[in-house]
Amino acid sequence: MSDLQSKDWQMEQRRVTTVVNEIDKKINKLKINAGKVGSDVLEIRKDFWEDVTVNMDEPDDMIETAASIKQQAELLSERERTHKHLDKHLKTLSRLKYSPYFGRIDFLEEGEESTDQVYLGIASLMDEQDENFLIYDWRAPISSIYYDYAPGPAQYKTPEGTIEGEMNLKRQFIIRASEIKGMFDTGVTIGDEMLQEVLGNNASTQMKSIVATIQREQNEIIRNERAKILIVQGVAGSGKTSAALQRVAYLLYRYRGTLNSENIMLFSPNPLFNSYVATVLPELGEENMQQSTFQEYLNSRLGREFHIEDPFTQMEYLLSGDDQEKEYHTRVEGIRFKASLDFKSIIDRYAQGLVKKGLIFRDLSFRGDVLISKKEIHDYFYSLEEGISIPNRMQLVKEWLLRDLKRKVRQERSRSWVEEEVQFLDKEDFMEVFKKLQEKNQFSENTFDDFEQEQKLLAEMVVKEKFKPLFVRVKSLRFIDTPKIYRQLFKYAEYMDERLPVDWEQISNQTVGKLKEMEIPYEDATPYVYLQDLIEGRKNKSAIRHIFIDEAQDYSPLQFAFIQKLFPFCKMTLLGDFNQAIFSGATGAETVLSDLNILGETIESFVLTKTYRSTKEIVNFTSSLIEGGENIVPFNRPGRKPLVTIVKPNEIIEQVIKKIKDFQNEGHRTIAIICRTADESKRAFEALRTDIPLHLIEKGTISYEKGILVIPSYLAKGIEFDAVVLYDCSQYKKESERKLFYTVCTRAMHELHMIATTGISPLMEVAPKDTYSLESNN
Ligand SMILES: Nc1ncnc2c1ncn2[C@@H]1O[C@H](COP(=O)(O)OP(=O)(O)OP(=O)(O)O)[C@@H](O)[C@H]1O
Repeated sequence: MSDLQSKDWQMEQRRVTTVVNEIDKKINKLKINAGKVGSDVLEIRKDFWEDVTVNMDEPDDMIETAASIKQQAELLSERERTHKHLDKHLKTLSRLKYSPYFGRIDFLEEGEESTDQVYLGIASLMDEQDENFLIYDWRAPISSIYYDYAPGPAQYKTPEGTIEGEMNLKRQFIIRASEIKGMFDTGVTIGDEMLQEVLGNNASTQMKSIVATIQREQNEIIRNERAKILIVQGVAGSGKTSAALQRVAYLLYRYRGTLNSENIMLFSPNPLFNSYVATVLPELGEENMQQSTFQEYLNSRLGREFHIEDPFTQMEYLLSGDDQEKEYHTRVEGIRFKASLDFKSIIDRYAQGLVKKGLIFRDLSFRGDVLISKKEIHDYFYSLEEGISIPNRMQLVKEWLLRDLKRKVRQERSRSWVEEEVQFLDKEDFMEVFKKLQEKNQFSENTFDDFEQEQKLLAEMVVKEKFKPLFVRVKSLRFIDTPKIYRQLFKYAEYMDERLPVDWEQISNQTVGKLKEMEIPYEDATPYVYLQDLIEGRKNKSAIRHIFIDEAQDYSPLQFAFIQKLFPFCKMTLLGDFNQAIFSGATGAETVLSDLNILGETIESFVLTKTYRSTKEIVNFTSSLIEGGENIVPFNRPGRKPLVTIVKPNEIIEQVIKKIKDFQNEGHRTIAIICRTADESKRAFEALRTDIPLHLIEKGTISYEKGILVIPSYLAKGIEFDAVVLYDCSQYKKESERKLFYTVCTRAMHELHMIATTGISPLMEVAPKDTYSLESNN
C-alpha cells in the first residue's frame, strides 16, 4: 500500500469511527425512548380496564363506555405502533454500526463551489444537529450516480429535475464490525475487485443483498418507475432475482407513506425459493413482501373441490412417462394447447354463448329431498334479462334462492323431524332461547303460551342450524355446477373453432375422464378458474399494487392473462429466462415470454446478458449448450473446467461420495447432488445416507440447511450452490430436456461435476470439447 493510500485509509477509518460513535449515541437515545414506550404499552395493557369507565345502566352510559374503550384501545395501538417503529429503527442502526456504508462518491454539482462527499449505506443517517447526511440511503436520488457512472461527468434525476455535475472520486469499502477491511478506488464499472471478492465467497442457504455492487444495467431495472409491465429477460445468474428484491426495497423507499410491504406480492417458483430469498429485505431494513406460489393460489381456489395436480407432478410425468405411448402424446398436445391464448379465446367465446344457454346448475337438496331443482334454477337464470351480465344474473339468482330458502325454513318448522330434534337439544340451547324470549319480553306469564313460544323458537333454531350449509352453498355460488360447465366446454369447442389440435377428441376424453374423478390436471387448473371468474365475476378486493413474477418463463400466456385479469390495476415486474423454460421446454408450449407482443400495452423490456454466478469456465461450457449462448458474457472469475466422469452404473455412488469428499476438503459448503427426477433423488438419497450426512429436498420442502443435499432437477430452479454434482448426466437425452439440462448446470457457482453411466449426455455434443474435461473410470 502506498503512503497516500495508507493515509487515505487512516482518514477513512477515522471517519468510520466518528460515524459509529454517532450511531452509538443514537442507539442509546433510542433505547431509552423504546424502553419508555415499551413500559407504556405494558402499563396500558395491564390497567386497560381500570382506565376505562364501564357503565351499562342506561343507553347513554353504554355509548360513553364504548367511546372510552375505543379511546383506550387507540392509545394502546398508537403506543404499539411507535414501539414497533422504534424497534425497526434500532435494528437498522445496529446494522449500520456493523457496516455503516459501502461506497463514497465526491460530486461537484454544476454551478456549485464545493464538492459533496456522499457516503452510501443501507439507510440514511443525519449528524447530531440533524443538518448533514453522514450516510445517504442507497436509494436516494443522488446515490444512483454511484451505480451509473465512472468518475467524470455524471448526472442524476430528482423529482425536481436532472442535476448535472462531475464525479471526482468513486470509492468502495468493505467494512465489518466498524473496521475497514477493504477499500478500492474504482474506475469504469463498480469495482471488479469488490465483485470478485463478493462472488468468490461461498454460497449460502439464503440469498444476499447486492446493494454494494449493483451494476448499471441492474440499477436501471431497480429504479424504473414508468413501466406498467416491466420485463426482464436475463441469462442464468445475471441477477434477475437479486434485481427484483432490490427493486422491492427501492419501491418501498420511493413510495414510502403510500406503499408498504402488504401491497407487493412475489410469485415464486416453489416454497423452498420463498425461504431462500426471505432474508434479503430484512437485511436492508425492510419488511418482506407477500410471497406465494401460483400453485398456492390455485389450491386456495380449487382445493376444496378437486385434487389438483401440481406443476412438479406434471413435470415428473413428462420426464418419466413413456413418450412412445399415444396417451403421453395426447397429454403433451393438451398441455401445449391449454397454455395458449387460442384456448383462452375459445373459453371467452364459450362464455359468451352461455349468456343464452348452456349453464348447468346443481339441485339444492335437504334431508334427501330436492328443495329447489337445478331445472328451476336454470329456468330462473334464463328468465332474467339477457342484457344483464352472467355474474350479475348470478347475484340475482343468489338473492332469489336465499329468499326462497328463508321461506322453506319457515315451512320446515312444523315437520315432525324438527320436534324430535328439539328433544335432543342440550341445556345451552334452551338457555339461549330462554334469554332471547326474555330480551324480547315475550313471556306472557301464561305458562301454556310461554311453552308454545319456547317450542317455536327451539324449532326455528333447529331448522336454521340444519339449513346453514345450504345458505353457505348459495352465498358462495356453489349452486352453479362449474365442473360440468368446464367439461362441457370440450364438447362445445368442437363446434366452435377450427384451431383445435388434431387429436382434440382424445384430449377431451382424457381431460373429462380426470375431471370426473374430481382430479384436475395442472394444465386445466388455470383455464378452469378463468372460466369460473367469467361466470361468477370476481371483485378485486386485494391490497396488492405491484406484482413480481420470478421465473416468468414458467407461466403460459393463458396463465398470465388470468393474472392480469385478477390484478387489473397492478404494476408488474416479470423476470425470466427463455432458456430455462423447463416446463414448456418439455412440451413445446408457449410461455408468456415467447412473444412479448401479446403483452401489448405499456411494456418496457430489459435484457441482461452478463452472468455473475458461475466461474468463467462453467459459463463457457453452459452457454455452449443453448442457442444464442454466444451472447452470454461471463464475469471474469477463474475456476476449473466442468468435469465429466464416466463410471459403470454400479460405481456411481462410490464416485459421488469421492467427489463430495473432495469438494468438502476444498472448503465448499453447499453441495447439491442434482438428480433428474424425484424418484432418482430418493434412490440416490437412500444409497448415500449411510456414508454421508445429507438432506433430501422434495417438492414440499420449505427450507434447507448448509451441507449436502439431494434435489430433483426442477426444484433447483432459482437457487445456487458452491458445487454441483449431476447424478447421472447420461439420463438427459431428449432434445426437449435441453433447457432442463442447461438449468441444472447453471446452478453451480464454483464447481460442476457430471457423472455419466452410459456416455456423456447427447445434449452435450454441441459443447466444444475444450469447454469440459472428460475422464473415464472404465
Ligand atoms: N451486482 C451484483 N453484485 C454481486 N453479486 C451479484 C450481482 N448480480 C448478481 N449477483 C450474484 O449472482 C448470483 C445470481 O444472481 P440471481 O440468482 O439473482 O440471478 P438470476 O438471474 O435470478 O439467476 P437464475 O435465472 O439462474 O436463477 C447471486 O449469487 C447474486 O448474488
